[in-house]
Amino acid sequence: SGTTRPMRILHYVQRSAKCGDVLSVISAIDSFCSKVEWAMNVGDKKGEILDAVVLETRPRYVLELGTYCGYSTMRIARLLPPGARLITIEMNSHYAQVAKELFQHAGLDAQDKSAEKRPAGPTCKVELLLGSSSVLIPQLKKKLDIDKFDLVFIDHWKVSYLPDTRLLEECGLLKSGSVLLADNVTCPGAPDYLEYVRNSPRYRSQYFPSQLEYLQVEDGVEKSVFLG
Ligand SMILES: O=C(NC/C=C/[C@H]1O[C@@H](n2cnc3cncnc32)[C@H](O)[C@@H]1O)c1cc([N+](=O)[O-])cc(O)c1O
Ligand SMILES: [Mg+2]
Repeated sequence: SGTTRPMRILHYVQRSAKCGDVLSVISAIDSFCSKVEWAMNVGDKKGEILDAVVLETRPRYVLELGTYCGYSTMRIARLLPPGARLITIEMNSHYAQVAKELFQHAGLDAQDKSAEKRPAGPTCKVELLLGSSSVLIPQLKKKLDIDKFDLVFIDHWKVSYLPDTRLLEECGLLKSGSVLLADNVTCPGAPDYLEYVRNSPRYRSQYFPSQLEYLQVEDGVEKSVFLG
């Protein structure tokens, strides 16, 4: 059948979520994935932990590794103050396209050009970069004029968590106090990443137990503060 799972999510959202209402897009994805078809979004339970960490960190510069359909991108973006920048990296052009259309439906990207409707001051900018994190991370300073990230949400291939964290360190993209939040450290698991952030003197790490999105399976997220 010609459609992909991300396309089925997009079509459901376009049919049932209110235009310009990011919360209704988020809850439409959650209801589709809990009632119709599972998908690897961080989901509503772990999403509440993500929300709490974003609000506590009050980040100005956020990086997300692994956009997929953009569910967590939207969860984060809705909590950022104007002027903040959210960079999300996705290597799959189809997923990136679906995410962009979901952002438009949520009113995240579609900034009205006419002056009278333009919101006061800059709104949060979601910048979706198409490409592999290992290639793009070393280019971020030059390309985006961003020096350090205050918060990094890690949710891409689990084998890439550790190498990309090391790369972020080597590229000088973390400052003392930068927060890494990693999804799925229990299921599917990221054992080498966990071992590293829990044993390295350069991180203070904390596990937040939860459940795998839309299922009764144990999962959790790991919050690791970089100490410089
Ligand atoms: O496998 C999981 N996530 C992998 C996510 C992968 C997403 O990140 C992109 N990507 C990967 N490396 C990349 C490098 N650079 C850019 N994008 C990249 C992939 O194109 C995909 O959009 C997963 C699996 C389960 N599960 O229950 O099985 C539950 C979850 O919550 C999960 O996150
Ligand atoms: Mg995940």
